[in-house]
Amino acid sequence: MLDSSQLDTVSGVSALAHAELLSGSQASVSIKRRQSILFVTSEIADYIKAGGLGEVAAALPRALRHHYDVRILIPGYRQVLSQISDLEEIARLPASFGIPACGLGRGTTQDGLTVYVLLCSELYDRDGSPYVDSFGADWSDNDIRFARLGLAAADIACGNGDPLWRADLLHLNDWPSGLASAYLAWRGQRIPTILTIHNLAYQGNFDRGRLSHLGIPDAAFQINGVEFYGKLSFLKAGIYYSSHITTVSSTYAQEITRPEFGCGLDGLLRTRAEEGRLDGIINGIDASWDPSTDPYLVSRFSAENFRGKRANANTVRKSFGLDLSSGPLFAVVSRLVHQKGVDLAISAAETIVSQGGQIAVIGQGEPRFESELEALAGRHPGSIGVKIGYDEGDARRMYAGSDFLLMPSRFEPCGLSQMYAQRFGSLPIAHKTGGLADTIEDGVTGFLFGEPSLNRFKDAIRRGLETFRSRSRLTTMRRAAMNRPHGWDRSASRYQEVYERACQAALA
Ligand SMILES: Nc1ncnc2c1ncn2[C@@H]1O[C@H](COP(=O)(O)OP(=O)(O)O[C@H]2O[C@H](CO)[C@@H](O)[C@H](O)[C@H]2O)[C@@H](O)[C@H]1O
Repeated sequence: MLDSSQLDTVSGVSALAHAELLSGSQASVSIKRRQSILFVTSEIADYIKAGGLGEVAAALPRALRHHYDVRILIPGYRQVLSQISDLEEIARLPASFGIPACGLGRGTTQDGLTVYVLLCSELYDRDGSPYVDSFGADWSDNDIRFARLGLAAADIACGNGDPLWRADLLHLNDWPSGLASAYLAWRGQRIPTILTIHNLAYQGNFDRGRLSHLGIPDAAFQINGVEFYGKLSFLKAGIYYSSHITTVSSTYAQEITRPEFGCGLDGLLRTRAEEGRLDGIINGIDASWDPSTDPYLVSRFSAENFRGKRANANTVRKSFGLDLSSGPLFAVVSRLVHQKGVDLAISAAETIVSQGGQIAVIGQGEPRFESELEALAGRHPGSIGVKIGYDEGDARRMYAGSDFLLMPSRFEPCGLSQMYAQRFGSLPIAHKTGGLADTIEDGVTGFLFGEPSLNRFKDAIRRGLETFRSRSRLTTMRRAAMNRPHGWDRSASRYQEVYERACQAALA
């Protein structure tokens, strides 16, 4: 029997088939080719991560690799080039309109996943995040940078990249790869494409004057195409031209078909839903999120025995400048943006402190939230501690040490933090929206509130504080939260179903 790493080697020439031995009395040998999937992403946690997409891009292909020959395509940012040791240039992709030529590199992750990397230093080799410079401003050439990604995805999928490989299906993620399905459509290539929307609020909208630079036909600049209220929209292009759309929870899949959550795209998304081409598939969390093995924790624990939480709580208190206390510890681990309801958390903070609670916050994002949080901590020394920045170890110890996670997001496509918190025995207090509604059971594994208002949020916090005062209820809820399965298996099977449907539809 071949193991998965050998299979990857075999399918390195994916046009070849691999033999799958039928078991038992069946004497014949069936030849079945593993389908090849190109997973296109603008971030992957192995090398560079700006948010939840990076984590999903690292986990989902791995959950699918036993069934498919899945390969990743990512721009060659500085952080990617410096971390893939076996990267070699295997092809050149030509310039097209205003999109520069680039090299196509191929390398492997530490666990043997094939990664294609766009080698184009003028577009990608710079400091900063994938999307913004070190001052938080969008890169001014983001349209070209991500059109380069979409065009390369279309080329590689058709076999015009790696001479030994082509894709049976393209899996695109968010606006940065949205143009790939459009380029395929304009060339008449019928490769099935799935677009996963991780956040509808980020759309990649640009001036229509950019069309000719990006090789977009004028005829496509219309409502049935890439036009979005007078702008060119990469996300709309992806939604319009992809064979199938998924988003990262069932509730968000319904929400985005309504004007309140649809960010102007609800009409098109409603049509896709009616056509049976929009599905919600909840994200999972990977196996590293296990409090009994996590190397970042100062003391490990499990649902059977969570005494070790206390040592993590004390470490968090110390590192956030909080007083030693036996009261409830609340955590916020978040990008500091309007979506996440940071302002609600700031407004509710006094209520928590007045009831003997403490709050530790780690995050970075909009400067106004960063300074308001620092001012809040200044007003409550010993009770509220804030770190502006990003630190995975701190985040993991906060999930492990806290009693509650505050997540008053106004909208939340899926959310990962609430699943990490539950796994680590911290009860999320969250707005009942999107993936939060789908992954938290109110009063059982956390606390949900129905509308994103300060009063409703404070009510839910009060319910949390009451629970804290009853040891037995707290223990029951913690245990229920820690035992909730949030693994990738079920979600990976749902993606398989969608892939199959998209492939069958392409053959019809
Ligand atoms: N300062 C900090 N230090 C350390 N770790 C930090 C941190 N700030 C955030 N994190 C971590 O970053 C991740 C954020 O993931 P989320 O899914 O909550 O958000 P995001 O909005 O980026 O993702 C979008 O895409 C994902 C993936 O589909 C959807 O779940 C989500 O709803 C959607 O908004 C979490 O793992 C969190 O622990």
